Amino acid sequence: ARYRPTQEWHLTDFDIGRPLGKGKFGRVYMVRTKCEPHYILAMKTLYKSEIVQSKVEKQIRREIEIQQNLRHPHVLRLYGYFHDEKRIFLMLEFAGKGELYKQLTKHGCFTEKRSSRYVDQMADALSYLHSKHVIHRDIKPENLLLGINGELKIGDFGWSVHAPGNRRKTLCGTLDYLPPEMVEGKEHSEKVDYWALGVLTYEFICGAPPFEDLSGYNATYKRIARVDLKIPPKVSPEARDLITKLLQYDPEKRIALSEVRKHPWIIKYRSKSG
Ligand SMILES: O=C(O)Cn1ncc2ncnc(NCCc3cnc(NC(=O)Nc4cccc(Cl)c4)s3)c21
Repeated sequence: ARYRPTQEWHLTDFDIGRPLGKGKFGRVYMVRTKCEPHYILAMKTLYKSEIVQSKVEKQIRREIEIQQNLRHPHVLRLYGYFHDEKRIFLMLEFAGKGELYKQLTKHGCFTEKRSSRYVDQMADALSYLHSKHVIHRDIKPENLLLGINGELKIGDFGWSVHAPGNRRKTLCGTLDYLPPEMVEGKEHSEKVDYWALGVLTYEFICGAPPFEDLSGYNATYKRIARVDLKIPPKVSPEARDLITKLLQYDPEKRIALSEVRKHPWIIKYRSKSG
């Protein structure tokens, strides 16, 4: 039988450390268990009032149910949760090097070597999620974290669902990562994460997502629906090839994740230390 910690956690079990970030709906703190062994965690605080107001309680429940059963080196662990009268607390794995998008903003864009290694880790994590019939549906730099050794961790399963999903994703926030089938409100499968991986690959190398259109929502919508993809000349032929194979209008034509991990652009930069 699996060991299931029956421990009920409370805020008093932790020393609260520095704030890590101001995410949506609440703050994230670095915390440490008061008792030995001193575990370091990231504690996300969510206010029940805000959750009810925004009608996301179902999503939180689904996130907790999904993420608590996931175990993978490139998926941020959700160890558990507890609540008091006002707040819900998510007990998360602490990602020592913080938010990936902050690095992307700082550098503008990443080298193809760094991008390739992130894409390889993403393909590994997505293969694992899809093997559990979980579609993340919200793959973007803001939801990616970096572990203490710079390894990528997919976080924030606030939008994940069990496949197949056709929940209308209330199109709040950026369209940039949505595939044609989602912007057109059609049924979608885990292939939406393949598309998002293509968008992510492009953004890592170029510093902005491929269909971004600063003139607004409808312009971006049109560019996605038409797969209006222009890859700048600075992008290597191998990277261009992989991006094009992921950003296919027809979900069935998108290159399989197992093929992504064998692609020349991934193999050439794979760390020799395995
Ligand atoms: O990122 C930072 O701010 C800073 N940071 N730095 C290091 C670090 N290490 C771990 N975690 C961090 N942050 C929390 C990441 C999350 C993981 N899972 C989440 N889930 C969620 O927000 N769910 C959720 C909330 C509200 C509504 C709905 Cl529908 C869903 S947030 C860290």
